[in-house]
Amino acid sequence: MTDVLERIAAYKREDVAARKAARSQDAIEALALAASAPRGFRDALDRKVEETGRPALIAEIKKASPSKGLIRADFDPPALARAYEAGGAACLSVLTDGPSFQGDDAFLAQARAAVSLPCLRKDFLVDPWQVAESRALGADCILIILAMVDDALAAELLAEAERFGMDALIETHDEIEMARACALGGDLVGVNNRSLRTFEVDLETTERLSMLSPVKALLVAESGIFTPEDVQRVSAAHAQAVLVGESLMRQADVEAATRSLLAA
Ligand SMILES: O=P(O)(O)OC[C@@H](O)[C@@H](O)c1c[nH]c2ccccc12
Repeated sequence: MTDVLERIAAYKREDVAARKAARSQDAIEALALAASAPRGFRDALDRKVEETGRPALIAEIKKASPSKGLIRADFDPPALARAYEAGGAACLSVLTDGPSFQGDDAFLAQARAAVSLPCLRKDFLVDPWQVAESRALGADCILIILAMVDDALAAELLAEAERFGMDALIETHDEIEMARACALGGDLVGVNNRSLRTFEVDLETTERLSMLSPVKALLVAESGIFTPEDVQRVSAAHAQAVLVGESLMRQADVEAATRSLLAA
């Protein structure tokens, strides 16, 4: 694990311990089962690809990041969610991590309630308890960052997601993680173009790893996508979806920006 991920994992483990002390597994499961039914995340991506013949967009609601600081001052999750939906996004991704991304658990429910799109809870999972918690918060999909978890924990997170009827996006950064994703057997795999060491983005990462992704998996190119040409480039490398945050969050008119990013 890189220093950055090590630091995040450390505060997450502490945070989760406190949350678990307040809510047992049974208690969080009861909340998960009472939550509004999951919206099919992977299905929505498949449908959008079918409908448009182009990569589907997972549009991210992201206020700040460790590498860029504050990205968007005028931050209104429901309004952003509606703009993304109207602009043609297939799904949303909502950052809920507070310390590094100025996210909040509440942003997920707020965004999801404003639209009919499936929502990914974008956070750092280090404990299976967080999967039930994600469902309780309304998440339709979780993120499994392979750089942060071992194979046993990844398999447990994936099984929990399935148990709650959610999808799971398995995030990879290199060849070794892609091989692990194949062994895990997930059907939604992401390539993060951002290096966890330098924070630099390079779309070549998607080009390098896409051919190694599991045959049955839908491939998502994540991070560093700014222009329709970038979408074109990862599409040519067989990505069927793109996960975009910063480039859309920096625009005043998010709906128009979303539309033009997706224009052929
Ligand atoms: O803002 P960008 O460069 O468009 O990237 C979005 C998304 O890929 C990025 O936020 C991300 C990808 N994987 C993550 C894991 C944790 C937090 C954030 C991320």
